Amino acid sequence: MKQFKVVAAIIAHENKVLCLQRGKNKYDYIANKYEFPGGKIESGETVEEALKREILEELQLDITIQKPFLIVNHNYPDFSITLHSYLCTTNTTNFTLTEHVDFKWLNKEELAQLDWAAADIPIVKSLMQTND
Ligand SMILES: Nc1nc2c([nH]c(=O)n2[C@@H]2O[C@H](COP(=O)(O)OP(=O)(O)OP(=O)(O)O)[C@@H](O)[C@H]2O)c(=O)[nH]1
Repeated sequence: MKQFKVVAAIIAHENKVLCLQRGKNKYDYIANKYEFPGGKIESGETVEEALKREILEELQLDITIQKPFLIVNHNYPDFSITLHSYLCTTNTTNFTLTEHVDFKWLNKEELAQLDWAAADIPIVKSLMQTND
């Protein structure tokens, strides 16, 4: 089975976290799910470089990476991912959605309301339990 190394940015601003919704997808278990912005690490890139690049591509937004959060291994029916999540901040909430269909800024307590990609659920649960 294909195995991807994926980065995801948990972008916080004024106590809210940025959640993005994917649109159509060939896999129905991915289509329309919420996720954190990010994507596959390309060969030769560090995790941090991949994260910065993906957020510029997807949101045209410059972020500051604060620290690593959770690493999740998840097996989807057709591929597996290792999802490296990082806590990040931004100075501005001005961004452009280039690939996603919707976004929400939610308080940690509200995160469970969304229909998350399965790999993100441990991250969401962990975020809801942290105080900082
Ligand atoms: N970006 C991102 N991808 C996630 C998350 N959770 C999760 O399961 N994924 C999955 O990880 C994979 C990331 O691939 P991607 O399609 O975003 O990567 P990419 O931008 O490099 O795309 P490409 O392969 O079309 O070039 C997708 O299958 C996506 O569904 C998440 O929180 N953020």
